[in-house]
Amino acid sequence: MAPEMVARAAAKAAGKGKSSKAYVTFLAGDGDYVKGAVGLAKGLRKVGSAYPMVVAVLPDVPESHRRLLASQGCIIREIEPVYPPESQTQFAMAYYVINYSKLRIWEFLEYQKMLYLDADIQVNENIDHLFDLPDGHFYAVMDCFCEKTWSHTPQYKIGYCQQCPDRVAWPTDELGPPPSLYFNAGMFVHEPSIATCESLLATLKSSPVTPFAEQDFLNMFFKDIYKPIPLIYNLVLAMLWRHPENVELEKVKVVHYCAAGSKPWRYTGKEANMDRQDIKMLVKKWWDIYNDESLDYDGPAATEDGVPAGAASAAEEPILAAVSGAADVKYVTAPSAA
Ligand SMILES: O=c1ccn([C@@H]2O[C@H](COP(=O)(O)OP(=O)(O)O[C@H]3O[C@H](CO)[C@H](O)[C@H](O)[C@H]3O)[C@@H](O)[C@H]2O)c(=O)[nH]1
Ligand SMILES: O[C@H]1[C@H](O)[C@@H](O)[C@H](O)[C@@H](O)[C@H]1O
Ligand SMILES: [Mn+2]
Repeated sequence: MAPEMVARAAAKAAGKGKSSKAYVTFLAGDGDYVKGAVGLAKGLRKVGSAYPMVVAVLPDVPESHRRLLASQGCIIREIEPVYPPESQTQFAMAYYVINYSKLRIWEFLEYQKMLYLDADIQVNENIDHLFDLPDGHFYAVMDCFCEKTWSHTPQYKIGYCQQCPDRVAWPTDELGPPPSLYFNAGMFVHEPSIATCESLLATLKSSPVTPFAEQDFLNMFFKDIYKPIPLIYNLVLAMLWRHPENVELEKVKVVHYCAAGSKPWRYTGKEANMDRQDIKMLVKKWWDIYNDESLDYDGPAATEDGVPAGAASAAEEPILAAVSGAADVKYVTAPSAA
């Protein structure tokens, strides 16, 4: 084991310091995304995650939703909204504007590393090993450009997608060099840091506001340190019908219910591509976790500073066990766009 790991584990075992790794999700408003966050907390428990789940809540999240999440073992952290610069931009979805507030999670300095998951994500398997990826990079899964939400982009217009870069060659003569690899910002590994946070917020002030809001912004900001990880860590559902040859569903560890009509708590099956066996199976899987009372949190309530008692000690084991696990994740080799 690396000496710093030993030191960290020993400090924690002695009860000093707080858990330095955590999952984090983001919650805004008084709508039904709280169900997603509850489902995610239960899903993480089901797969035996050793790290706590923080919920970064905007001020408009009602007290009753905060209590519900705390009763599910979540650590509630209120964040201040982040507003993008004034602009006339049309977002791909109107509510994407609130997602700039996600940048506040870089302020959570009590954590050395965090794994961000959208509230419309569920885990099929334990992914704690992602915390042990080497520092200094931004890890996330490559997005797909084939859905209508991308219709504003040159990629969509010419039928180019980084998931199958050979289908349509990038027309360098007309459009210049191919775009950098682009990640979906529903799942990523990041290291909180005040310097990074300040730089993110300062850069945002002079950045254009674009259709995918903070997702476009994060892609721009982290493009030099972005490392793609395999799509099993964030299955964007459209991959199932756009690039089925790339998906081995039984290996998928993280499912992102982001396709239009796929949020399990709103699912009707009527929207395009929703009347499929694989989607129905995944929606059922989400509900099975959400409804499973044996997965309800029964530990001690969160303490005043938001740390659930026992979370720090629970976090020790993976640190001790991490030594060999971390290296297991293979990066995706960047496909050539040419
Ligand atoms: O009313 C809302 C809307 C959104 N959210 C939070 O914001 C996240 C993002 O919203 P969606 O999951 O509905 O968005 P998509 O997955 O379609 O969007 C994708 O693009 C967005 C662009 O802003 C973000 O980057 C997002 O993380 C990424 O997955 C939600 O999961 C949830 O955590 C709320 O809490 N309440
Ligand atoms: O983040 C967005 C969102 O999840 C959309 O639903 C999807 O079509 C896009 O590919 C993705 O970039
Ligand atoms: Mn999402």
